[in-house]
Amino acid sequence: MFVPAIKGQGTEEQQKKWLPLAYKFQIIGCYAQTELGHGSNVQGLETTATFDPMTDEFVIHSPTLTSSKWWPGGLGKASTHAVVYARLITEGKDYGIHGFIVQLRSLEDHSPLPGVTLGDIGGKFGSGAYNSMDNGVLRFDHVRIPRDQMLMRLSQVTREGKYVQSDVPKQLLYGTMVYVRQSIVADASKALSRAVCIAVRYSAIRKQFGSQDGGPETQVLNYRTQQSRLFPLLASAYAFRFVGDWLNWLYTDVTQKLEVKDYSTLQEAHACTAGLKAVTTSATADAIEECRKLCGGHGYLNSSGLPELFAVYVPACTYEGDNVVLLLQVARILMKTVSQLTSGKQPVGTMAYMGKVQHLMQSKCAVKTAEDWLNPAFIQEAFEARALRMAVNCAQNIGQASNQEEGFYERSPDLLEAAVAHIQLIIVTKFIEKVHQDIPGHGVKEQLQNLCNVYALYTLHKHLGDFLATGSLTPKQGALANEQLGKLYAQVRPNAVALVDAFNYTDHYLGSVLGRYDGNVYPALYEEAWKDPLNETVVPEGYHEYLRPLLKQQLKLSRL
Ligand SMILES: CCCCCCCCCCCCCCCCCCCCC/C=C/C(=O)SCCNC(=O)CCNC(=O)[C@H](O)C(C)(C)COP(=O)(O)OP(=O)(O)OC[C@H]1O[C@@H](n2cnc3c(N)ncnc32)[C@H](O)[C@@H]1OP(=O)(O)O
Ligand SMILES: Cc1cc2nc3c(=O)[nH]c(=O)nc-3n(C[C@H](O)[C@H](O)[C@H](O)COP(=O)(O)OP(=O)(O)OC[C@H]3O[C@@H](n4cnc5c(N)ncnc54)[C@H](O)[C@@H]3O)c2cc1C
Repeated sequence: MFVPAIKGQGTEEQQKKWLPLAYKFQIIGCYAQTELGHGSNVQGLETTATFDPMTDEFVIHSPTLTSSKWWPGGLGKASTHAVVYARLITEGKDYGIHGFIVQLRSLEDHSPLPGVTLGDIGGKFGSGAYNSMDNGVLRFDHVRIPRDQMLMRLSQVTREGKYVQSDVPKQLLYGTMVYVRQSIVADASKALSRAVCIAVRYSAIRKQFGSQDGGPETQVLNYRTQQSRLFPLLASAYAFRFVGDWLNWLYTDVTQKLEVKDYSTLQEAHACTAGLKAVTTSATADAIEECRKLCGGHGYLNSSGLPELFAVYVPACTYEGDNVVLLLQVARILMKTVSQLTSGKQPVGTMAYMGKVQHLMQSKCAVKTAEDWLNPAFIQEAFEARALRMAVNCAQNIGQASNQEEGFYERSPDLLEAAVAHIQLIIVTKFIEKVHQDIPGHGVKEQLQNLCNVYALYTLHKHLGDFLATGSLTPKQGALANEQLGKLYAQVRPNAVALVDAFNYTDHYLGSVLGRYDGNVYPALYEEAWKDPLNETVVPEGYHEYLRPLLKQQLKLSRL
């Protein structure tokens, strides 16, 4: 994040100076934005950067305990420098949050520079899983930096202390977060596909019940309940991969437009990165835990690979923007778009479907049989109608409040659900678009088509209440979708293992005795147990101190 911050917010001169140092690890940087008192509310940050025209320097200061920087990854032990976000004050005026490059530690002996207090914030969730990352605390006591270490692409402070705003939107200050959010979506698919690969392979090996005439028991993968829990997660791993690829394209496109001062897609990039980051990370965190349960007792062992994956993954729901806060950003943009519909302004990009408001508010889903749900046009329209109607309902309810802000506050739980519906529509749309493309490999397209339908119909089934409450579907059509879903699971089953093998993960990368490619699960579990440090001694360390006295007492009593 240190590098993208300098790339996005630094002038060419600043990039030339700092980036080569960072690339060669001659300096190590971190992204110091969040404070003890404020993370989500960036405008509420308290650290100050006051310009001193006498010396041509900024004075970086932490005025309160709550202004201590808190969480930056790499800050605790490793970083020599940070991009610090602070309130810029010049000529007695507060100009809000800006980025500054600040050296924290000596390049000679790594000791903190004068006026800098820093350290690690302590152990984190999951007994050690994420503790290889040194998340830090940082305080400044009037630390001076040269004026040219303010990141000056978006705005400048002159030698005399005049504040000059460039003609670029100030939201570009948040560009680093947009960049990382889009990469987190692709990473969600990676984490989810790891968990699903372990659970599918193990479910093909694990057998319980169902033996007839002394024959083999049933592979748990053949149980309909196992399939209905696992295959939607498999489909989600593919769905997030495709939407992640698309988001990466969108981000690249926006960046190219920004270079020629075209800011028209900035809002679209913000809404899509924020919303997709929120929906995919929440779904992935839940899915990793579901995969643990799908692997029964053995899933709870560290050697299954799932506990560590979960512990490392769950903070993705919080870092780079708390998921609820991000979805409310999407909701704000949805409400803005709905309010502009009456003025004739045509929504664009992923909001374009809202332009069909007349049709979608009244349309009746034409599905009559379970097979009808295999028609992507029906799926697409059902998701569009649900998302639009939820957004319009929210807008109408907000409109009845005494003022917009109050209405937004009161309706925020509904707004959250409307935002999720809009984002799920994007994921479904991008999956449908993907399977319409030429896909090489015999039968591959057909498998992806199945997964696309599983993702869409499972999402529909899970959120059926939304579809019914908005009148987008009838209860009968909801039931038909569920019927079709069951048939799709049966079609996915024969290829389930191949569909996870296709992720092409090595055993080393998976780090799971349950997810081994060769399926030799039981010998591996048995062998792994003997690696437990507790098994280094036959008689445990505390035996003489704690167990023996108890056992001896029992022995005495029994002899009486
Ligand atoms: C063996 C087993 C091993 C196991 C290994 C397992 C491995 C598993 C693999 C998984 C690995 C995971 C991989 C992860 C990779 C990625 C690494 C991530 C590292 C994480 C590091 C974390 C870093 C951080 O967290 S940095 C800090 C992030 N902080 C935030 O996100 C703060 C959130 N808050 C905000 O963004 C803002 O405060 C906001 C947007 C909520 C409100 O801002 P505001 O200024 O108050 O603005 P507002 O009034 O709401 O809006 C004004 C205006 O601006 C528009 N807007 C807002 N934001 C943006 C934007 N970003 N871009 C463009 N426009 C924006 C908004 O829409 C408004 O517009 P208008 O209405 O038109 O005015
Ligand atoms: C592992 C990890 C790594 C991190 N790395 C970095 C880093 O490198 N650099 C950095 O600067 N930061 C980093 N962070 C900090 C991270 O960005 C913040 O923790 C995150 O943005 C959430 O902010 P918060 O902690 O202030 O949560 P809060 O905003 O305090 O959230 C608490 C609760 O309040 C709710 N809430 C907050 N505001 C609203 C609202 N307006 N409406 C409704 N509900 C609301 C949230 O949904 C949540 O339930 C990291 C955090 C973690 C966990």
